[in-house]
Amino acid sequence: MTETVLVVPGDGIGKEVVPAAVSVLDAVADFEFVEAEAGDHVKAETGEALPDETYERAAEADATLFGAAGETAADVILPLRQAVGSFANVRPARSYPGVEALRPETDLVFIRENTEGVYKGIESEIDDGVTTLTRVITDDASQKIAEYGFEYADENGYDDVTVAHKANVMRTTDGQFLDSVAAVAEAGGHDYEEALMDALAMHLLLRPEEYGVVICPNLAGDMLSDLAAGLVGGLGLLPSANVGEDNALFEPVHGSAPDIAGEGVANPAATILSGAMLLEHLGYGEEAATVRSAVESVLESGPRTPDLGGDASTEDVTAAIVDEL
Ligand SMILES: NC(=O)c1ccc[n+]([C@@H]2O[C@H](COP(=O)([O-])OP(=O)(O)OC[C@H]3O[C@@H](n4cnc5c(N)ncnc54)[C@H](O)[C@@H]3O)[C@@H](O)[C@H]2O)c1
Ligand SMILES: CC(C)[C@H](C(=O)O)[C@@H](O)C(=O)O
Repeated sequence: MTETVLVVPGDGIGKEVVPAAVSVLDAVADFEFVEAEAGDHVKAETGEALPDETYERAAEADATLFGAAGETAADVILPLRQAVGSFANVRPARSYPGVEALRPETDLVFIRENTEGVYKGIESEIDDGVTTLTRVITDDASQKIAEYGFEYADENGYDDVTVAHKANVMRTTDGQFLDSVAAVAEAGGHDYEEALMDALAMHLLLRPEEYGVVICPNLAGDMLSDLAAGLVGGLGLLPSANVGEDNALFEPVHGSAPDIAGEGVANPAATILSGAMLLEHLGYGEEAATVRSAVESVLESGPRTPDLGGDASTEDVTAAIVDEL
């Protein structure tokens, strides 16, 4: 069977790193790639950043590989995550031999709730200069992310599970989150620790080696995973999977990087590693491992893009990775 992979490069460096990842995927698997549009450039032409056709294709594809959008990112990626029915955003952040890192001992995986919290979009201006935002936390979504997080830790050999929260302030919503996680942990006999997310940010910065899987409400997962990118060498290294029941979307954690877009020097590693997660999701475990080890080998030996201190182009790095396969 030939799986259909929808490819949405988007804006900025998305247009550079997605073709890089497609060429790597093409070297190890026989997918049918279908390309679709989204992002700032589409909005400029049509008034809509995410065409219905792209949304529907993502819902129907076996998997989607997304690059990045610019100013319209929230109008593009949030609906696309919905299109694939994603409830979990999996964001591994690990250091690599040969890559200079603030914390070379980092091996973290953020399991970010992907449907609610402040991302429900319930915001209003209730009076002149007075605005509100409704944060939605439900037992169902919280139990689901907890189940996924504990299972992920078990299956991937992580002993430490931490649950990020700020229930000292958001007593009702994060109180619910903690209660839901506790119910799942009790039913499954899982150990974990709770951590206030502000202090957790500091502990991750100082002692990442004491942590493994971090289960997070939506916004906390967004922020902590970017912080972790800073520990391991930058956003060019962090892949992610938006996992649903039977569909999924894969994307680098980074954005469209307008400061380097068009120069051909974006680090393709995050998107290629997202491609490895896609392979794994579609049942190509061996090919995923091959891609990961090719990326690791090139990160160690070079060539490297400027964000990692090198002077190679996106194409040079991609060609070196394809050569390694
Ligand atoms: N999922 C998405 O589509 C997404 C995510 C985050 C930000 N954005 C959008 O991207 C735009 C820029 O946002 P930002 O600057 O805050 O974040 P960004 O991730 O685009 O860039 C942050 C910094 O990291 C660098 N960087 C990011 N990816 C890199 C790569 N692969 N190789 C080398 N360097 C890389 C950039 O050059 C920049 O200095 C905004 O319009 C924002 O809305 C989109
Ligand atoms: C662009 C934005 C909607 C998105 C998010 O908040 O999820 C981004 O920051 C990310 O991390 O993928």
